[in-house]
Amino acid sequence: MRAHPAGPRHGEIPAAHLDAPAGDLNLLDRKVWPRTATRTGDGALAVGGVDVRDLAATHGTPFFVLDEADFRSRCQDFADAFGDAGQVHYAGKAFLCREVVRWLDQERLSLDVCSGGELALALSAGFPADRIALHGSNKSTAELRAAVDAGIGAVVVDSFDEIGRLAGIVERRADRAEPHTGNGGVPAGRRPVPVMIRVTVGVEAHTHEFIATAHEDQKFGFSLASGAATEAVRRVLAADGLRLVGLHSHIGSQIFDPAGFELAAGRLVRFLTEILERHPELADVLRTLDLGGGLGIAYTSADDPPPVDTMAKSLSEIVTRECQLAGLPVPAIAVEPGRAIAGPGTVTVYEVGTIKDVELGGGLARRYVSVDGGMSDNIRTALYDADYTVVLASRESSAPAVRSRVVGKHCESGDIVVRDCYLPADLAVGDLVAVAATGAYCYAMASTYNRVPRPPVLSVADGAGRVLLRRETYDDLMRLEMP
Ligand SMILES: Cc1ncc(COP(=O)(O)O)c(C=O)c1O
Ligand SMILES: N[C@@H](CCCC[NH3+])C(=O)O
Repeated sequence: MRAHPAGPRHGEIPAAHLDAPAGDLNLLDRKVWPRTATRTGDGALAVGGVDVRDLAATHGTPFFVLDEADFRSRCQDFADAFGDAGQVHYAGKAFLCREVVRWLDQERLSLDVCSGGELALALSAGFPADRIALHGSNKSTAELRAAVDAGIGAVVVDSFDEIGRLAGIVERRADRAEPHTGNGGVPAGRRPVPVMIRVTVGVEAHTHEFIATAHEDQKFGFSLASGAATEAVRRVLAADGLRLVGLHSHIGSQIFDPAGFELAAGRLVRFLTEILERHPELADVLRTLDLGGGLGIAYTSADDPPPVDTMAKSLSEIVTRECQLAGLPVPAIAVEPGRAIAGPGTVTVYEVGTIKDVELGGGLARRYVSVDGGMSDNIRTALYDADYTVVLASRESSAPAVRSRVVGKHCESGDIVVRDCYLPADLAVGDLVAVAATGAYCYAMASTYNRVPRPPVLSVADGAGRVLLRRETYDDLMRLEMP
């Protein structure tokens, strides 16, 4: 994704793409492709030891192929870097299905959900409720009730109205509670609900404006600057059924510069200090600073995200230093990576259809390569002007590179999958192409626009593939129709 505001503007071609047309188009840049991605002896792309041509032959195209080893290893990277898998909350909005929920549980991570649907999915896969946190800037009463009934690990509250409604739900539940049920003599219905407060820390994250979330003028959280966050603390503490266990900040997504996280961490610690000065009795309870998600990934060779352990180290140093200065015990640091875990390990494989060469004037030309998916399986290029890397996946080619644009099959000229790329001149109808790093926010944001069914998600590991989510059918699309 192009950085905002420093990156090239919409329609411009990033220098990295223009300057490097030749190179070896068959190479797989390690930071962009799944960790197990290789070329087979005859040049096809293989992931998890499985040739994508075999997957195409069995399942048709397009499809997402998820490298299980890559996903799990990134969970482990975060757990190692932050020293406690339980404080790493995978952000389910990036991509979630039951099997992924099971992997997260096996890796001992926690899970963030941001809707009743994600919560229901996680619970249906047997994920322990006490390792789930519920987010959302407009949670419905039904969603709050479902979270409370499940015995969720934390509700991250985001508005005064929500605090009031959540407190009301817990109160009514306590009234109904049996006096002698529950854990350790505490009736289940009377256990307070753990709550975190989402704080808007006023940081301008360097990312696309649509996915920056901690500046003042937006819908998320309680503003620190205006005093709303302080008032939120007061209201949570005044509610009998709520227990303030942490402060939360999420500054945005696809961020490379650690400065924003560091600033946010510093501001959150100072806010924690203020709260504990006023309420020293909270010292044993208000123990978590959740710094959210947002760590960026490489979509192209031009992207250089900081390693997870570097990021973890700098955040831990800041929090430790600020707490020591304030004479506070150092709280636990939680994080909520979505993209950085799910993104790099998945590839979308499409079949090439129509190929059109278009004259641009001044001797320039561009080849439009149409594929059998598009904005319905990857809206990110249209929505955020995101950049992607694409390669010929069904064979090798030594043909010269042609300046190309990969477009979808939808009825929109903005239906672009890869805006600027180079593909071999001998690319032909029926070839397979693979787009890298599509694991986060592609399937999760997929639609059935133009009544195009959503592709399947296949996972691969140790030379075998299986279906995690099957391909949607026309019958599926018509299931909501009234007779
Ligand atoms: C509250 C919260 N946590 C975590 C995430 C995950 O972000 P990312 O996928 O960039 O790591 C998001 C999405 O931006 C979010 O809104
Ligand atoms: N959906 C966005 C990121 C927003 C994450 C949710 N707060 C993306 O595709 O990059």
